Amino acid sequence: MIEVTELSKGFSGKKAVDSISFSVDKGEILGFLGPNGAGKSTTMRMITGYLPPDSGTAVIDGFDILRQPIEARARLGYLSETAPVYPEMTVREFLLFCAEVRGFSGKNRDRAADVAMDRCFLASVVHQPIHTLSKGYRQRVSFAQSILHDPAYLIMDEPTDGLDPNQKHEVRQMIQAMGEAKAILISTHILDEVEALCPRAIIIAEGRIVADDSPENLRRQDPDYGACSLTLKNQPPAGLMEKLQTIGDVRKETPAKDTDSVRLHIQPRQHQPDFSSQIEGICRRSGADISELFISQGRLDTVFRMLTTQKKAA
Ligand SMILES: Nc1ncnc2c1ncn2[C@@H]1O[C@H](COP(=O)(O)OP(=O)(O)OP(=O)(O)O)[C@@H](O)[C@H]1O
Repeated sequence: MIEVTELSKGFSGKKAVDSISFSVDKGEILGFLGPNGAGKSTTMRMITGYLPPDSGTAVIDGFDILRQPIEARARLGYLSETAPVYPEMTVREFLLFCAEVRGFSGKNRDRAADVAMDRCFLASVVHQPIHTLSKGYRQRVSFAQSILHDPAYLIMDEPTDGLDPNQKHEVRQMIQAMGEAKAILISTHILDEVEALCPRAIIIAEGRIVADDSPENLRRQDPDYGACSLTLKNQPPAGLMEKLQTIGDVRKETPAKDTDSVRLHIQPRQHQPDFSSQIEGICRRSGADISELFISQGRLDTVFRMLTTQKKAA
């Protein structure tokens, strides 16, 4: 388990990370979200031992990153925001070098590099200098470097940043496959990525945690969650609006030009699992002709905006 307890860091008197605590278990992919400058990279750099915290601890599999750095780092893989150094080396040379730094030698060193290249689909560029690679392939090299020693814990800072949609898909598949056995902390700005990869997400703003929940539960915080968008083919029959008002707050939306259709927004007063069938029933009995009915599942981007633009949590 990665256990982060009250980690704090300030720069020039301004708190970048303010008493953050959370844990990540093996088999878990935890999304780490926040706007630019929220403190994600600073937190990750403290967990991986690249930046000393002002206070607080990060413990990896029982080993404190500051007091037992060798044991802790042996269990950690870190994919940082920055591209691999030594751009003149070929992919293989670079990974062999990194494996050596990790303490591998001889056949074990070769094997570690080969397995990592294989897992990151680098076969076609093994002998190519890193500076000649596309951004997507450079990212895969960074990925390979972070898993050379098959760490049980992976910290990944924006692993799909700048990749094209196909590359993003491939990297996500790699992360998903590894997430079955490892504990993975992954920072990203891409909310779709969180929905696709992370059963749990932490949102930080101004260095503090403002949410820690599943994407599904986070979406429920959207004020529109559970609301119904209803399109009728014609003007509502007499009495329909009043009947709909008994089960929710009804708002008529501006109709599209050149059409008779009417769009209604119905907000339930409390959560109603059978809301859509209630609305269908009322419309049927009133003789209204439905062309579209949609129940909002809430949007993570709305909740993200709500949580990260509010004033700093008390
Ligand atoms: N070495 C540093 N010296 C001074 N200030 C720093 C340093 N590193 C980070 N900061 C500041 O700390 C705050 C948090 O930065 P951090 O890079 O952790 O944010 P982030 O959430 O990773 O942002 P992004 O999504 O843009 O990468 C920012 O205000 C940043 O300017």
